Amino acid sequence: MLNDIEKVLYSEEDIRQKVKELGEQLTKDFAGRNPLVICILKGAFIFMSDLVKEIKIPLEIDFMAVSSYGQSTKSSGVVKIIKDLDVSVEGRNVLIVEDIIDSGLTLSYLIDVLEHRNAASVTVATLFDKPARRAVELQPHYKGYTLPDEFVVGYGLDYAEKYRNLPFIGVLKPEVYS
Ligand SMILES: O=P(O)(O)OC[C@H]1O[C@H](OP(=O)(O)OP(=O)(O)O)[C@H](O)[C@@H]1O
Ligand code: HPA
Ligand SMILES: [Mg+2]
Repeated sequence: MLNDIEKVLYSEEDIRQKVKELGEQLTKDFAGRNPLVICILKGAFIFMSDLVKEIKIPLEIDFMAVSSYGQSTKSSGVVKIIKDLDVSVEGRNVLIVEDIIDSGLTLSYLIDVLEHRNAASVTVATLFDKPARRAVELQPHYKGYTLPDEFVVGYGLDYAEKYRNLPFIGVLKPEVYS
């Protein structure tokens, strides 16, 4: 598995520190608002579990599974909801937790869905942002790192469902997917 990685962009320790900083900021900004923190599966599962431990106020969590990449390194452009939320977002301060914003298609679709369901507010926290590939206008409220235009894996992110368990974020060797 490690042989397929061209370079490590951020180590496990780098990410730990960044997640702690994001958590401190969110703790201040969401104090008294009982946020509903929504993990976008599968990619965000590791970031979500590390992040909520660093948000030191009462909150609730829920999960939504969506997919648009499948076995490819390019978005299909069609966002499919595979698992919906268990609770209503009506009147709630929602914090969406994403691993990465790339084309932005997944998030712009989700924000639309949650606003139509009458959330009181919709805020986005992403660990990684790849603005070079944006197909729609979209800016996260909170972000960890800006990434170059390369396909990355690890810390929850996959290629064809593999590499999610790497503890760091790295660039996949192009020969693995081409
Ligand atoms: O900004 P975009 O171009 O829409 O890309 C970002 C989305 O793509 C990935 O999910 P994917 O569809 O691969 O599902 P997964 O989380 O199960 O890997 C990632 O986890 C984000 O949700
Ligand atoms: O660079 C990426 N890696 C893994 N999954 C992704 N989904 C969007 N962009 C990426
Ligand atoms: Mg994926």
